[in-house]
Amino acid sequence: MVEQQHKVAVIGGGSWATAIVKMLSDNIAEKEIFWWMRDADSVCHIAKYKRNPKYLSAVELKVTADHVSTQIKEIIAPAQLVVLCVPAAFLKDALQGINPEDFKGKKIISAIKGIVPDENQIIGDYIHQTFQVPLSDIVVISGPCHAEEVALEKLSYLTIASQDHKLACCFSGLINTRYIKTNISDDIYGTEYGAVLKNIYAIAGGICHGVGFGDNFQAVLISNAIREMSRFVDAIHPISRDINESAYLGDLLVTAYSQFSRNRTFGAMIGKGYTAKSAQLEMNMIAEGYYAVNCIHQINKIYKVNMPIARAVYAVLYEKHAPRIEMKLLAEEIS
Ligand SMILES: NC(=O)c1ccc[n+]([C@@H]2O[C@H](COP(=O)([O-])OP(=O)(O)OC[C@H]3O[C@@H](n4cnc5c(N)ncnc54)[C@H](O)[C@@H]3O)[C@@H](O)[C@H]2O)c1
Ligand SMILES: O=P(O)(O)OC[C@H](O)CO
Repeated sequence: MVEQQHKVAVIGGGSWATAIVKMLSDNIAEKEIFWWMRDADSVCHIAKYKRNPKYLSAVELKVTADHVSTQIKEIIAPAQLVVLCVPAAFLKDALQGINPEDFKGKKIISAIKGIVPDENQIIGDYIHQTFQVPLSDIVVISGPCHAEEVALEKLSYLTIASQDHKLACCFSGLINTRYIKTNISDDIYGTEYGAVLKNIYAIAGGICHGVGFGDNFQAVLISNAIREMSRFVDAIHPISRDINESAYLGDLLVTAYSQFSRNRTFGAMIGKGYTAKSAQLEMNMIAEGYYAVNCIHQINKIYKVNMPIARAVYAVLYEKHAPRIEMKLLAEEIS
């Protein structure tokens, strides 16, 4: 499918996009990397100093100055593979002006762990339906991996999911490094929904911590969270899968326990009394679970899966229920 010289476009200027550019450039396969971000000052800084001034700024990036741009069409045009890495809430904005013709014949890789608001679609479905990209040309990257640890070259495992096994292996061959190992999967739906849900559960864990629950309760919460995730992904895409694999349980654990977790940090701030807006402003990073819990709430009106944790997070964030009371009610419901 792909010629000798791989051309990969990365769309997004945050921590994860920066980490992905690092992985792609540390990987030994020959390739050209093109990089889009919306912030013109960051583009100039990267061109001059080879560092992203706003995210993972300690990382030196091996990128060619004229391959970094705010012009998304220019970045996408030469690439055979396009990696999407902006938070789901801003994906529509980022892809404004892009039409199905621009994506024709390209493989689209989603590194996003979120749902497109209003559409209530995971990224694979959104790209498939809006841009007519065949599902077999879509890849999902997931698994327990924080950008901050990629920056430190700490050993990490990513799951590369696609209905096209060869395509998943091809992308794996472009991204694996001494510090990045990959697992291949064909479960694009389970991988995407699992990643969306783990963000919501990390917010729940953060809220519980913020209102004063301890590690003992956190363990019970996360044990219930993996069962809730299993119920939901099985309802939405019932195939045989092992929910204990790294793409599902592993990702839930890292986000629930890591010091780097945006979603858990956001939840802890909510538990301590911040509003969602002030927590987001103070973090300067995006907690995908904030948007996702609203989308999952809408989607679950159809599936009617028993989801007490997601429901409690929705009640706190969107119905303005008091975090302490809502988490106490949740504690009565789970075991
Ligand atoms: N950071 C990680 O470790 C990590 C790991 C795996 C997956 N992801 C996923 O990668 C995606 C990107 O997250 P991230 O961690 O790079 O984000 P981030 O929080 O590091 O950065 C925020 C990004 O959002 C952009 N942004 C903020 N406000 C915006 C607005 N109003 N309009 C348009 N863009 C705006 C910023 O420019 C920046 O690129 C998310 O779906 C996330 O779940 C992140
Ligand atoms: O842990 P978070 O909330 O920062 O999310 C980042 C990644 O999804 C972890 O795999």
